[in-house]
Amino acid sequence: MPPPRPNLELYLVTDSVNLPPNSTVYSQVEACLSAKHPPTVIQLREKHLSTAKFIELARDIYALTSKHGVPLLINDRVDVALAVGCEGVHLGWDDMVDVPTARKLLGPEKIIGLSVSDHEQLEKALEMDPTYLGIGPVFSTPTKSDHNPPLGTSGVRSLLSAMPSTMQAVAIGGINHDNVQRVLFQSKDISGKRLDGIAVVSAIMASPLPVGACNLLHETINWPPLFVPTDYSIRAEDFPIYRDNIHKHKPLVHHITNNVVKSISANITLAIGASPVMSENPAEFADLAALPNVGCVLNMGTFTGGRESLELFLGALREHNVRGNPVIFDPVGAGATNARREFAQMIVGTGYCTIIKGNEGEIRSLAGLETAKMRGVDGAGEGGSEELAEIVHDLASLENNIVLMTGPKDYISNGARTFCLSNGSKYQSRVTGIGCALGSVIAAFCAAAPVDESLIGPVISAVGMYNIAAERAEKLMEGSDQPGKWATAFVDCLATMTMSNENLTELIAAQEVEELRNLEKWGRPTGGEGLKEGEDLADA
Ligand SMILES: Cc1ncc(COP(=O)(O)OP(=O)(O)O)c(N)n1
Ligand SMILES: Cc1nc(C(=O)O)sc1CCOP(=O)(O)O
Repeated sequence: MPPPRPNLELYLVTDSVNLPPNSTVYSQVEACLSAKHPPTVIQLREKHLSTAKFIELARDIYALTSKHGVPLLINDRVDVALAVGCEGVHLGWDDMVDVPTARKLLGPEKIIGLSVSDHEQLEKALEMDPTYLGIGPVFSTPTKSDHNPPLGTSGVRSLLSAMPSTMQAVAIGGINHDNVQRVLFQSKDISGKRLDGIAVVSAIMASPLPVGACNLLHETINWPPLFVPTDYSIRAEDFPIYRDNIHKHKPLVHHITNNVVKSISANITLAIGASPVMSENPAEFADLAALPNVGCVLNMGTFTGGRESLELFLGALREHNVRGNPVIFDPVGAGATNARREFAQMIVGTGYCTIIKGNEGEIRSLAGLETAKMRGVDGAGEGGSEELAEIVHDLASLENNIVLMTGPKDYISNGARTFCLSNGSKYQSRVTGIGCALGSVIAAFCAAAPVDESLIGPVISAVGMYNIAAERAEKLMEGSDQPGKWATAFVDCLATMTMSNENLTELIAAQEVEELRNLEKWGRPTGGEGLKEGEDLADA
């Protein structure tokens, strides 16, 4: 008879090292089992007990878990599991006994879990047919000092997608109630293969309120995902609403951006009615992220590489993710050098980037595609419209976020729908910082939008407004070639486009409606020609 398929949703691994004052492993487990939503599996993990003491504790804990119908697994020690008669074991690669031997010793009905940290281990693990796999660490964690390099959610996803759909898996390492939803959501692979649950140590064992910790984790795991890609229809009348939201809410845009573009980004943020903050001081990230209507721009244009810049970017990402603030990641130059590509992948794999914005080379690089055509940080390739739309669509559905590829045409997708915008001016690529500062405008539009709304509308509106302002500024040049003058005119045009002057609003709305109809051609098919209902450009 095959072993049962355990419910791995909330998997507690015990730890006797970081317990809160006046508690023991036994008292923490006892408390957890009395919770409204207790762990669905418990693993007893003891690294320093003698065999006799380990068996004694395991017997006591097993008396508790069996009363509540929660399976108990023993970490590393098949002998202890045999002595106690509990439901199974969890094994690593350095343990005395491997999975086939444990299966022989324990019999076909026991649960045998196995850790995996990379594809090589996964390949070997699948040959041994364990009951489930423990993938980790997702994030760096002090609980296991000898852990392997962190996988990030993209690493977990990559392992999940190489597993048969029937293999059960949990993720472990640095997971807590702040990041659990993101871990579950972002690790889902494109075919829909997802984690069966998450395993935690300190989020419960180190908590002075273990019952609350269990219930909160259960609720967070089962809460509807924060970032649902919706079948959003773009409507012309939404555009002025998004723009007016900026005046109502005066969003703050926290920038960690490159030195070349700081000034223009701040001026453009101010021009649209939002407030810029250029803070690279980690001590203020939590406070900034806690303010209302905040968006964050992470632009790696002049990153210095190394641990310090990674910590800076990841620190800001973490604080804004915890608050659910929109984060716009601009992987500048990600297609130009390996160091930049690796850095960008680390950011995307470690946190949730609500919007990834880049040129063709940068987006290709993040999508793991050939970037040979790219030169320097501002280089772009020559992909055809349909190919570019497909790349943007695929990356957005893989990351469960919004992807914007900028260029002569801008492609925007949330993985469910894909849009193409054609406005803009030749000057946008001739003045440094204009491309980067679009991230500030998008951040402001998203931070001012209602929290429960899909952000594809605000993103499209921000890009549309930016490009139309660029066109207007170009018209003011009356044919003369003056990039410097254009830049000033562009900032002025952006400022006037956001003024609440009724006549002006009407004038602007006329142009925007025209542009949004253009969008509808791509996003919302109207019949015989073009796309079918429910189909997006990438499918056509
Ligand atoms: C659910 C789960 N996944 C992974 C591990 C790690 O096990 P291992 O590699 O044996 O490392 P130690 O726990 O022995 O330090 C786990 N225990 N549980
Ligand atoms: C026991 C364990 N195994 C890991 C792995 O990577 O296999 S990480 C880990 C510790 C997880 O502790 P916390 O939830 O406190 O971060």
